[in-house]
Amino acid sequence: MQKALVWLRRDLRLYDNAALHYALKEGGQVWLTFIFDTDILKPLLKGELDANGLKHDRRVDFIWQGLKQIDDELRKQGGGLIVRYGQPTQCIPEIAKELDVNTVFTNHDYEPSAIERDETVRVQLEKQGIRFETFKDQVIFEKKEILTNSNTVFSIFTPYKNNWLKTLQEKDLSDYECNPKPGQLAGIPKKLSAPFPSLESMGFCPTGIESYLPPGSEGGQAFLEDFLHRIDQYQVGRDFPAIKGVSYLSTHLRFGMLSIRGLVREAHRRMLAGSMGATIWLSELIWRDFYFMILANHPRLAKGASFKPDYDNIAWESGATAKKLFAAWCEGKTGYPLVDAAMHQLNQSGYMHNRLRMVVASFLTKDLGIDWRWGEAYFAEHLNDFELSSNNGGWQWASSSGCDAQPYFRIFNPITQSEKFDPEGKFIKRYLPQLEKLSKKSIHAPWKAGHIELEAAGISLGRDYPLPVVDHDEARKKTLVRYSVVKKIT
Ligand SMILES: Cc1cc2nc3c(=O)[nH]c(=O)nc-3n(C[C@H](O)[C@H](O)[C@H](O)COP(=O)(O)OP(=O)(O)OC[C@H]3O[C@@H](n4cnc5c(N)ncnc54)[C@H](O)[C@@H]3O)c2cc1C
Repeated sequence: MQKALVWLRRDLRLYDNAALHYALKEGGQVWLTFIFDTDILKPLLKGELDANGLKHDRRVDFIWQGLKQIDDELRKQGGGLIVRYGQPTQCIPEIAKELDVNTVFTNHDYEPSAIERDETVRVQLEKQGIRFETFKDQVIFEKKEILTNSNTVFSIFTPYKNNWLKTLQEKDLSDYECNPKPGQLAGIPKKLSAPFPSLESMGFCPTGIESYLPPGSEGGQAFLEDFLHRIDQYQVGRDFPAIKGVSYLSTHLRFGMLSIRGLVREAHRRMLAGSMGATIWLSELIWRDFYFMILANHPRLAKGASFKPDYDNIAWESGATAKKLFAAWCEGKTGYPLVDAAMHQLNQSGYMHNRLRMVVASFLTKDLGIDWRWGEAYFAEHLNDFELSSNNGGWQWASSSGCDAQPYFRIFNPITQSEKFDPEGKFIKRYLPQLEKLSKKSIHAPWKAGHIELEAAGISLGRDYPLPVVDHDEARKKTLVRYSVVKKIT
């Protein structure tokens, strides 16, 4: 009889899951496993710990809670999730051997280190006579599925998107049914029935993330339903961080708690029915596919290389001053309220609105002259939805070294961005309550307010709120000189 093991990674759901679908389709017994990877988790334990010596990491907590939901669901059906804390290259072959399965099923991962890990697992399994089957699940089109007329990969988004839309067929969005036959989800054998590792046993503490980001497919579905009432106005509200204009689904998508096919199906259907909001939202989902495709075809990006190699000649600020400016940026103390409020949003919740990601990334690279890789690493540590492909893509886009048709002299003005996208200063006030009493004219650049207004608002600059760490106009001139080493402008 066929026996199969499904290895869950970034696909933490029991519906519309390609690997699970194919495992069930074989007809035999199916087990599911998740490995808390020590190679990923141990490095996270550095830095500040709580009074019990535990690390606060929202993502680990979010994954843990999502897995609990899956385990509960599987137990209702007579099965259970086999959860381990260890190295997948060891654990997967061990579990597969113990269960005596014929095949291990899993879904593609496009990060170079994951590809290497999977190759090691494949070799180990094959030595044991076990097949390793992998599937596309995380994206609609992967790797080299969308190519230019001359069979090369795209490097500019708009023609990629047009081709993506032209290629899309109903079958690309069809659901992978995951309906086990009675008894097909096998109970965990005694030998493997170690208890579900607690967060604490792995060095992490509960973070309370569920109070604003309900985990699992259940949480994702609830957020999706809420968004579908707003999707038709997405194009109107999506750039304004003070209002609920976006979907907030990125973290569920990151961990595969929602299926990308389901989201694209919704957006595409509404686009065909004439919804402008759905059309623009679909474009955002295509950006996600685009950056996965870019990383899959340019693995050097994971090693810090600029997408446009000329940009590696830029001399970024360094030394003590650069470190001080970087610390001010991280802590939201630059004196530019929109930048600072955005950094507080990230530090407090693990989320940052897309418009603000663009603003703070431009500010770091083009106002402070700091290497985009510093910002990329800070986001990687703090974003709940951290995704190597989109994060690298977003940072390189902002620093102009990436996939962008615009030349480097697009430099965001943090004051006009603030006036345009937070005109009343509502978002700023949410995160910087000390600026509550400033007028909507002065809140974008408090140092320009007269001392009478500042005094009336109870603000002493330098005491209650920082003076700007740089002058934008001067920084802009310096950036144009810094970037002039770039020979070719594409
Ligand atoms: C510097 C920078 C870093 C970023 N880092 C990440 C990251 O680590 N992980 C991440 O998921 N997104 C990243 N983004 C893209 C984008 O900011 C987030 O996906 C978005 O803000 C998530 O919020 P949402 O789910 O409400 O988005 P919505 O506006 O509702 O968009 C829906 C979905 O489309 C995808 N999407 C939207 N915009 C983009 C984009 N520009 N690139 C790729 N996918 C997109 C996301 O999966 C998102 O959940 C980054 C952008 C920038 C400028």
